[in-house]
Amino acid sequence: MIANPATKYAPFAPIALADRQWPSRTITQAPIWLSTDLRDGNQALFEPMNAERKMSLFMELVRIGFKQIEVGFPAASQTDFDFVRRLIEEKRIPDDVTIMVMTQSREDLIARSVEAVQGAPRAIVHLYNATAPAWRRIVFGMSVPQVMDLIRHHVGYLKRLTDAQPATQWTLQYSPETFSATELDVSLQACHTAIETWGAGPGREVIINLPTTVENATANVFADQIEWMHRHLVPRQHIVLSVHPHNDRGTGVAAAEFAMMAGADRVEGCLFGNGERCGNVDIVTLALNLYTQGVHPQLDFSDITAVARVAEECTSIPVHPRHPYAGDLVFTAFSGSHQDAIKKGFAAQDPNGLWEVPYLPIDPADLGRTYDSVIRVNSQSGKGGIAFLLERERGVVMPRRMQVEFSAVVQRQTDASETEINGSEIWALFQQTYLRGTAGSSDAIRYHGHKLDESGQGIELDLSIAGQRQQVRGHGNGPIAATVDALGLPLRVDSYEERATGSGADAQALAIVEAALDGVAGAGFGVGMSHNIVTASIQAVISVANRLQARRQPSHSGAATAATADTTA
Ligand SMILES: CC(=O)SCCNC(=O)CCNC(=O)[C@H](O)C(C)(C)COP(=O)(O)OP(=O)(O)OC[C@H]1O[C@@H](n2cnc3c(N)ncnc32)[C@H](O)[C@@H]1OP(=O)(O)O
Ligand SMILES: CC(C)C(=O)C(=O)O
Ligand SMILES: [Mg+2]
Repeated sequence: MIANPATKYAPFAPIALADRQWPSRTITQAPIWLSTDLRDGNQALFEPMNAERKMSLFMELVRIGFKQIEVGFPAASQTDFDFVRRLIEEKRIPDDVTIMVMTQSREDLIARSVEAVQGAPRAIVHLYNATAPAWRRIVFGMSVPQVMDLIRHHVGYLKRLTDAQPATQWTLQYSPETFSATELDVSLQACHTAIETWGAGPGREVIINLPTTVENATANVFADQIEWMHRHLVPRQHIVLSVHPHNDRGTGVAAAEFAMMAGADRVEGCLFGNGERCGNVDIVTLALNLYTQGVHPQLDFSDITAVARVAEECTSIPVHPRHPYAGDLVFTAFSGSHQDAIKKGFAAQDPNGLWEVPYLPIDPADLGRTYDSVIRVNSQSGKGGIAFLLERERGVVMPRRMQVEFSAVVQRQTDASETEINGSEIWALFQQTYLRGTAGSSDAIRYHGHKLDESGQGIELDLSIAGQRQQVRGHGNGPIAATVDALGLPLRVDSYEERATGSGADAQALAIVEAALDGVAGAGFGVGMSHNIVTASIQAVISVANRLQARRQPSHSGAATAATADTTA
């Protein structure tokens, strides 16, 4: 980089449009979309699409709902020419879809393009020439009047050819290539030359397509340019005003949206922003931006993943994992406060109300995405995401204070491993932490079985205490109190919750006990899980007793890691 870029790069001059209207407008309907995936997208690939890929993408574009599709540059390659012929001869173009072909302003290329679309009921011929000062001087070596002559001559030539084939309904699309870098009066003159030569009027519309061939200014400047053209183009009512943004500054979507606010009727772009250099404007993002404002885009992205896979197969360009709406990670929250808010948002969302789940600008279900990957947990995650995964995948609903306790356990694990932890791993950690007593464990107290007396107030527990199997008895107004009594520990139970997890034959009772132990700072939680409610409660008390004792005796090797066997008496 150089010390003073001002010696090498000039800023773009603002447009003198003091009474601009577009900033206070909103977009209330979908534009006419044109997909240029098979032309601008295709010409930007390492390996342009073969006939088979072109056909597969064409069919997908039709399925999505595009009514105008630029199918190629038939004068440039035999593949494109043959593809256009195949579309027409095999009658692949639905009645409500119009194909477009592109050509330079050269007679031989125009003639070949018209030949390519012969027999189509409708066709748009897209004629272009660059108009900006650098291109006039460097590429064409033409003055402004010579550029106008070039346009007049070639639009006239196209008109004569197409007038001779009245069976096809012909539309001219004229693009002053490099429009955004062209003086506005020159662009207007170029467009008016094309419009007048074509003879635009009632029943004979012209599409005027204004590109940021290379995006060169902030999006508001493009909007000013479009509003200026929108006001000056004549006869405006017979002109479809189209825009063709590229994304060199990363603001192609903003440029297209501002342009719609400024008067554009039509937008050209590609799926997922494929196209020359940094891409054409991304039609998926534009369409779904509209959708999230309550405006139907008239394009079907209800299975966005399938669309992405077709685009990837046809272009060999992957969709970025953070691509708006479509990327693999866009419905995934890693950070704790986001996970917490999303969890609360899903719980609070009225199925028939306005969408307001925090951090999710769109309902993933509207795009055929599921909530499965919404929450992921790593060292940046908090209790919300962990609780969400345990609840969704295991039916375990933790009380809030337990969420705080268990998230610290998960945090230690993710800090140590420096990786994400998935739902199964969280469940394994939960079992290891709370559901104690599996064979081989060296927990201080292990449960083997119990007997209740007839009143239900007395209990006999079959336990291993410090490795010694023994029977202990206790009394209380229920199994929890009786178990505490039988253990003979200074244990105070602060809360108890029980709920069913699973259903039918799989249903298990999950008991959660919060308790404190004299001499141990703070309370802790214990969990029991069993088909038998009493067993689950006893296990939960033993679980919390073991966990609290382990805190008091950190040197006791097994106390913090064991689990209980589920043998009911
Ligand atoms: C911004 C865009 O995306 S525009 C579309 C760009 N897409 C493509 O170019 C893909 C297909 N193109 C091709 O296959 C070839 O360029 C062809 C077949 C069209 C033309 O090939 P060639 O005749 O070999 O010309 P070449 O590719 O070198 O193009 C440059 C020539 O075209 C002229 N030219 C460029 N654009 C235009 C235009 N729109 N109208 C008339 N002439 C043009 C240039 O001035 C230059 O002329 P010169 O040779 O007299 O100096
Ligand atoms: C509209 C055509 C000429 C184009 O692809 C561009 O200018 O980017
Ligand atoms: Mg382009």
